[in-house]
This record gives sequence, C-alpha cells and structure tokens, in this order.
Amino acid sequence: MSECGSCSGGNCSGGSCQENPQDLKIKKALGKIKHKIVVMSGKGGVGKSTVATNIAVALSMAGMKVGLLDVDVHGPSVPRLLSLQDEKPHMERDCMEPIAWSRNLGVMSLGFLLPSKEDAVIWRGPVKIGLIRQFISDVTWGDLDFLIIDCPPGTGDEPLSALQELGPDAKAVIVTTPQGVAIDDVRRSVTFCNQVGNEIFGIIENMSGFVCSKCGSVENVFGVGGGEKLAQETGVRFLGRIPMHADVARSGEEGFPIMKLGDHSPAGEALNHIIKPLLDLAGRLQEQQDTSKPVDGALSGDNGTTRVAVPVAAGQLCQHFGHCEKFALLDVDNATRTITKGELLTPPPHEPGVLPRWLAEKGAKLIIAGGMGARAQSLFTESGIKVVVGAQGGDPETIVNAYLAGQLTVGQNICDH
Ligand SMILES: Nc1ncnc2c1ncn2[C@@H]1O[C@H](COP(=O)(O)OP(=O)(O)OP(=O)(O)O)[C@@H](O)[C@H]1O
Repeated sequence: MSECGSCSGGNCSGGSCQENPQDLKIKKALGKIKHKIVVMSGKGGVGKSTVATNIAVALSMAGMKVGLLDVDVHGPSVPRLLSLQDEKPHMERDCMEPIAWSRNLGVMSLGFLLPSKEDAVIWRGPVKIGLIRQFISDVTWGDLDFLIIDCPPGTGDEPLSALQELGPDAKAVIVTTPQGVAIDDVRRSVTFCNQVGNEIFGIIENMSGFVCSKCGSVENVFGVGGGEKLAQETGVRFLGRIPMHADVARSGEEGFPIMKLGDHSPAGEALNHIIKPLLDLAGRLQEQQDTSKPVDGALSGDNGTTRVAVPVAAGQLCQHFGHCEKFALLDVDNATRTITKGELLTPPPHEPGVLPRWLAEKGAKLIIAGGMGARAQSLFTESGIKVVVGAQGGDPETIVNAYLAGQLTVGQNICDH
C-alpha cells in the first residue's frame, strides 16, 4: 500500500511523494492546451471521424492553433481523410512531432506509425490506454487553442481513458445520425459522460437528410431531428446538423476537407454553424464583439505602417461588407498613429473567400466592418487580417481615427450568416 495518502499511482519513498515522470509530462503538455474536445459516438459509422477532422480543419482555418489526435486504434481514418496517409512523424529519443496539415493544424494518429495499411492492431485495453497516454505525453503539441480527439465508437477503453487522461475540463462532442437505433446508442454516450464527470459540449446530427447533388432536393432517409430531440431531452446543447451529401462522401474518399466545398455548400454552411460555439468558447468572437468597451486600437502592420480596410457605400461605412461598393484603404503610421494615405478601390464581385484574399493582396492588416459572418471573419484571420466588427457608421477616416484613439465602440454584429 502507498505510504503517502495523497499519492495516487505515484512512487512513494520515505513518505515523500514523487509523481510518475510520464504523469508530469502529461500535466505539462495539457497545461499548454486551452480546450480539449473529445469527439465520440455511441454507434460506428455515423461519421465521427469525418466530423472530428472537419471541425479541426474549420477551427484551424479560423485562426485557431489546433491539434487533431486520432485514437481510433483499430481503424485510424484521419490520415486518409486529410491525404496524409504516406506521412511519417519525425521522432527524437522520447518525443514525436505531429504531422503538419497546415501552419495551424498538427495531426497525430496510430495510422502514421503502422508499417503498412494492412496491419491490424490486436491490443487489449491497457496497451491502448498506454498509447493514448503516450500520444499526450510524447507528442510535441506545443501551445494549442484546441486539441480535438477522434475516438472509436462506443463507450470502451479509448473514450474512457481519453477523458480520464485529459481531465475534468475536457469536453465531449457526441455525433449521431437521426435514426432511432443510433439515438439509443448515443443516449448511452450521454450517460457515460455524466458518469465519468465530463461536460458534454454538444450533440451533432450527421447524415441528416440526403441532399440530391443534382436538384438539391432533400430526402430524409434516416429521418431528421432525432439528435436535436435527444439534446433537448438530455439538456445538452444541439450544435447542428450536417446533411448527407455525395460531396461529403467524396471529400472523405479523396482526402480533402469539407470546407474546400465552399462556404455555401450545404455541408460547409453546416460546419460554419457548428464551430461557432467552439469559437465562442475560445473567446475569439466574443472578444471581437465586446460592446462594453472601446476596441483596443492595436496596429499590426510591418515596416511602420498598417493598412486598414473599411467597406464603404455612398462615402459611409457599409454595414454589409460583402455588398459594399468600395473599400477605403487607409495607411496608418504605427508610431504617430495618424493616417498618412488613403484610396478608394472597387472590390471584385462578391464570392466566398474572394474579398479576404483580395484585401490581403492589397496589404490590408486590419478590417473595420459593421456586420460580418463568422466564416468571413475566419477567412480574414487566416489571411493575417485582424477583424473588428460592429462599427456603427460614419466615414472611413472618422472610424479609423476613433480606432486609433482607442475610442471606437462597437455594437452588435448584425450579420449572422
Ligand atoms: N454527411 C455525410 N454525407 C455523406 N457521407 C458521409 C457523411 N458523413 C460521413 N460520411 C461517410 O460515411 C462514412 C463513415 O464516416 P466516418 O469514417 O467518419 O465514420 P465513423 O463514425 O468515424 O466510423 P467508425 O465507426 O468506423 O469510426 C465515410 O465514408 C464518410 O465519408
């Protein structure tokens, strides 16, 4: 029996408690990760890996630093979903680097470590738990906003040990399909999380209505609304539904993320909606929409100058940035905080993603807008352009001067798509 009453699983000698070195490494690694999200499902094949992977990509595209950990030991599918199946992580003596899918997204999966795709893993619980611990302690995740963990289906060793290792602040996202058999299994996942003591961040209903890729009509193959009903019944947030669509299946087969299908594709729109509460959790959107105090007036341009963009219609701030006639581009001297130059440019026709790219090419580092959707904000952030939304009106110079004086107060972001 342990000599030290406060020690659980550590090594005790002479009454002094020495924590297991791996526990210490895990604690240190987790200390650098702000939000841990375990994606699970009661049932297999409901699209959990698809959802986990695409949430991770969407968050990373929104400017978040994200790690994606695939702990589905028996069927690691994340490498394939992101076309990373031929990658091998760089290893040092006792650490391993995640595979970089992008600057903001690092990925780790047992799939990277198996000698061949045909290799089957026949491991019992303790070995699987050891692997999950190692994936936390030995992978050099660094500072992350989110670690997204894709678990195998059910309520077995992997989700249990993932939640236990990540600690009580790890949150679960449960994926289901709408039909009754899946819902019954998901109910078990809800009970499981409640028993383990981890918060359920939300439920996602996947394959919710089949969207015909030719005519766009929707057929409710598995019914619709089962996930939302369960969320209501169990008092859990309903994060949204992703339709069943041939493009989603194709994205999985061909190894590209759903966001590549575009903001206005049914699945892209669904995903944007789903990540909003996660972005809120990270404080990003809240910070941008805090109406209680003036925005900070920070300047981020290099070489002593920051180029600020303001959408304009009839010489005044245009509330709907996607429909503005012109963009005012004002150069600000970082040291004197004064406007040194200004020009009015006509933007290219509004298509998803075009304006952030165009403004980045024009050298903008900050956009001050009235209303702007979450996805557009994400694209600006990803292009290295800081976003301030909720500006109230006035001509561009007055708005920028108010910002520079730390006196720009913002109201509601009226655009919510
Ligand atoms: N909304 C969707 N529309 C069309 N196909 C989808 C959708 N979501 C997932 N799929 C497809 O369903 C299949 C199963 O998805 P996925 O591997 O993500 O499920 P899973 O729940 O992680 O499976 P497992 O139980 O094996 O871990 C894949 O072929 C995927 O491309």
